Amino acid sequence: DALHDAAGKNLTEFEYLALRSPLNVADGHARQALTSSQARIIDDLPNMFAKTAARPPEEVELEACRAYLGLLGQHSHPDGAGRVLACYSSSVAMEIFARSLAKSGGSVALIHPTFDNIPDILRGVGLQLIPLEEERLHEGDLDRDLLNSVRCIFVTTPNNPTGRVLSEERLRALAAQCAEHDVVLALDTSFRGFDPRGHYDHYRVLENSGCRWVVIEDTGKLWPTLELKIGWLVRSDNLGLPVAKIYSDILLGASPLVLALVQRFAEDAADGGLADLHHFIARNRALVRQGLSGLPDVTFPDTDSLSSVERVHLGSRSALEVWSALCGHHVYVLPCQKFHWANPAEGDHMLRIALARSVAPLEEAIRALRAVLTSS
Ligand SMILES: N=C(N)NC[C@@H](O)CC(=O)C(=O)O
Repeated sequence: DALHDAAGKNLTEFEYLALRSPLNVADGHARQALTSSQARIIDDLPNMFAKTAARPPEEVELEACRAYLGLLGQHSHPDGAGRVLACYSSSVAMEIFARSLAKSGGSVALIHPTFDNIPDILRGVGLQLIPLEEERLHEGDLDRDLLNSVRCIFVTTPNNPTGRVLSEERLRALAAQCAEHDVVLALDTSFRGFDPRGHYDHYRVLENSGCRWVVIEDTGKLWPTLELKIGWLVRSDNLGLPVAKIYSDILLGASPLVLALVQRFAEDAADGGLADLHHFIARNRALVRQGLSGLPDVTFPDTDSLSSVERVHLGSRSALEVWSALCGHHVYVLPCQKFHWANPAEGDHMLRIALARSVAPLEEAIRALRAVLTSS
């Protein structure tokens, strides 16, 4: 039955089911309406196409990278110098990094919980995984025996679905430990655009640490650009992995038109659009919490998350049963088992709601969720 085959799905397979519904609050991709200034950029696409076609691709790429990472406070990113590779998506960037790491095998300590395509990609190239509990990562230095047993520490920050951000001092301490133990530090910063606490200059901290590092940036979560996005794979000078070689196996380069679009959206964001987006997400988070308020045992574990997703704890209710009942209303949320990739039962009673949605479908989805929770 629905519950049985649901259990075998990964998170993205749950998200596929949601794509057909206007009440899709499952995936963390941006599906809210364009703002008027963003709509003007889209209207300008034909002109952008002609102008970009006439420009050298590396110039277009450099300007897009500077605009996007500059918007998010990443002023010390190594632009130029061949250490920034533009990919079709952050998952493509992650696959390339994983393959470059896997060539010499070994283990990766991966933050737990986190989005399951990360462990799936890492295991897919044959790497062994050790869960690194998010709480452990934030509370202080990692055990020496852990650092001596892995080749890489992989951290999603802000984490998905918790929204927890690695602070500057924790990043500095972690990078120092990685440098001391010759462990690669990999960051997936896909949700960083939503949280100013993640806008300190990570690249300055990483470069100063002397550790071997990789950062995967994702423009795809911020703006409703119909999956037109860039995943940047950024690496340290001393990484010592065949990232560029494996990149050449996968692609020659990302689309200059998509890069130009990212630049224009980043410039619009710098001109007030990012602050507006933060207010929009905060309002939608409040709408979800108010819409579900007063229901017995329903709580919100990530009290200070600013990310574009919100976890809901359902008390003793089964997330899969609630998910299944909602499908009957054409409403699609994300059950949280598979974020807990090392121990799925931890997510049995939690759902994740996407907040990067227009208000009307989000309100309708929350009304349906309230109805299901009231009758369960
Ligand atoms: N390559 C994959 N599987 N992409 C899905 C991913 O972007 C969704 C996501 O990250 C989220 O819903 O939080």
